[in-house]
Amino acid sequence: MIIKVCGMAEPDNISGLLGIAEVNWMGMIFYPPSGRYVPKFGQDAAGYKRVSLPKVGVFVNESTEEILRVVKDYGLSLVQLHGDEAPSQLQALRERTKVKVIKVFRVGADWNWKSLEAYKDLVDYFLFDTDGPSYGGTGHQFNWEILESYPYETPFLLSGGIAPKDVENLLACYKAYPAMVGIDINSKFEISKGVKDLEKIKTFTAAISDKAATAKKKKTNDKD
Ligand SMILES: O=C(O)c1ccccc1NCC(=O)[C@H](O)[C@H](O)COP(=O)(O)O
Repeated sequence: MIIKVCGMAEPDNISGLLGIAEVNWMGMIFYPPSGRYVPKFGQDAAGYKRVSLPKVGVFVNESTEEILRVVKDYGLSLVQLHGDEAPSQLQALRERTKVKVIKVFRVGADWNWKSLEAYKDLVDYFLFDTDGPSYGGTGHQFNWEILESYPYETPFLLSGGIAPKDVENLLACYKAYPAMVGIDINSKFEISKGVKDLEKIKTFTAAISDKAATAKKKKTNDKD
């Protein structure tokens, strides 16, 4: 199971995260209104670029030129488009960079899978988050049962208000939904905006990774 810890920003906190072996990706917010906006934390891009963990840059309705600049300056491996980006922008990114692309959909009351149709051949992953008044980091969960009717094979990550208490529910989803490949955690593991509680992350990731490995074996056997 891919474990992405999003909203990392503070350099010492990032160094601590590197010691947690189960964490696969680190998410960094490049959306100026967010309290987790990376450039606000004072370190220059080169310092972040040296971080060895694969870095996911999170953008909201940002221009392609600016995304490409940040990819280069910060050494990003993936970009996460968290706003209302058009398929044409994903196409442009595909043509101009090799970084992987995650397109986010915010699931709300009037949810319809049809919104994904135009994106499914342009992304490496979808990420499902909770709809709300702000673009992300809301700390709220949507009804995960909606994922039962996911109609595509494109791999996806589950996100939105995931908390330490959710280990068993997440494992149940991971087993039940063939295209689910990972999870994304953020505000429920925070000390303050952009600074994570590393002990909480350590305990949670140890618990979930162990059981997810068994679940994955079962998933593969079920497919064969
Ligand atoms: O975290 C933010 O401040 C943020 C702001 C604008 C767009 C996206 C943002 N976060 C992106 C993420 O991938 C979060 O992990 C995701 O929204 C879930 O957050 P949470 O509900 O706090 O677990």
